[in-house]
Amino acid sequence: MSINWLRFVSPSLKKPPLFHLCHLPPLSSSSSAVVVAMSYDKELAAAKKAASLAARLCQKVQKALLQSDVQSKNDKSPVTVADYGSQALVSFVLQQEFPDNFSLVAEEDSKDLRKDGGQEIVERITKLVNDSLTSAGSYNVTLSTEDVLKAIDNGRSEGGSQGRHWVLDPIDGTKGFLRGDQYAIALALLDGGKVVLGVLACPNLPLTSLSDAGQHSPNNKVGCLFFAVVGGGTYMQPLDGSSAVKKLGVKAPPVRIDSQAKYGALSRGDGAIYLRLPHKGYREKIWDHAAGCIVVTEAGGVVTDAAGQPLDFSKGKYLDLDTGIIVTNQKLMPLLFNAVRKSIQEKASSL
Ligand SMILES: Nc1ncnc2c1ncn2[C@@H]1O[C@H](COP(=O)(O)O)[C@@H](OP(=O)(O)O)[C@H]1O
Ligand SMILES: [Mg+2]
Ligand SMILES: [Mg+2]
Ligand SMILES: [Mg+2]
Repeated sequence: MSINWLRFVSPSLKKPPLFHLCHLPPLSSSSSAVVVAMSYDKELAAAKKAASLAARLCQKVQKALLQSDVQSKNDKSPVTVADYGSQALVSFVLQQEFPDNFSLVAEEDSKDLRKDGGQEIVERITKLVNDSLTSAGSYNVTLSTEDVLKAIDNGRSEGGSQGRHWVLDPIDGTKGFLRGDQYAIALALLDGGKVVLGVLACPNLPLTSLSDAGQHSPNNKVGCLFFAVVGGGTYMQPLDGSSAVKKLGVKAPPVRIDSQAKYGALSRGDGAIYLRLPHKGYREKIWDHAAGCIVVTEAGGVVTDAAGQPLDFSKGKYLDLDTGIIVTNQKLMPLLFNAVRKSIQEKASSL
């Protein structure tokens, strides 16, 4: 079997990261283990609702992005009114649905928005959030600017191995979002330090496979909602709320796409390998992988670090990783794992 080799390059505004895939025969599902799926029905419904609402807000902003909508964070990475609006919306919806037991670990905070001169942008975010709630006919409330800032800051939980914590990346792939390309709203639930539920809303991802020739045909609708609950498999449905829920399975041309849309694409067999080898010293955050990880594993895939260990989401905001992340199917994993170790060793001995 030949592997079309792959490489992950650091995110850049000009070019999405390389998501290099190869074609493989579908996996046979031979596992005879009986998994009793715990019910997370209410959590799943709320997560799908929150992510879909946030996706609509992001689509609206992406269509008419203003220069003033984009800010630069301390680490020089971009953040937009849509990142903040999406986080405020998801945080607000989840808090309404689970008022007694609410903890959220999310990427953004309101620090920069509260600085002098931030008022105008906060008002713009507040309007976006209120318009989204109104057009969805949800909750019958109008949030003040302070409500919106508080909703954003409710994402300041540290997570950990005890109890339940929601994990949110309000826009994963902000650089892709700014380019008009792929991005995802990635929401997951940790229970006892394990990811038990994940939802990935990918507003620009075609409903049919990325490797299909018809990718650019006008009939290929975009907007996918992937979701998975532990032990229950992975599903995809159109983001616009129309029916046609499809159960997915990992099976097997190189594609470049931003964000956790890569995990979604892999879960439906658009490709078979996603390797992420960030530069030394970069610390991966849980919101960049939690939802994507369960969407892939419930579709029959495997997600490990470069040492072959499962990702540990119980240590707070950061993933404590050996070198990088490998996402593939069970057949390819041993081969890929050996190749990755070999290449890391070669690199180390050449230094
Ligand atoms: N130097 C780096 N190496 C690896 N990942 C990085 C990085 N700088 C930022 N990221 C993360 O990569 C995410 C985007 O993933 P991808 O590169 O697969 O599109 C970003 O998420 P945000 O866009 O949510 O900030 C950010 O958290
Ligand atoms: Mg991210
Ligand atoms: Mg983000
Ligand atoms: Mg970011």
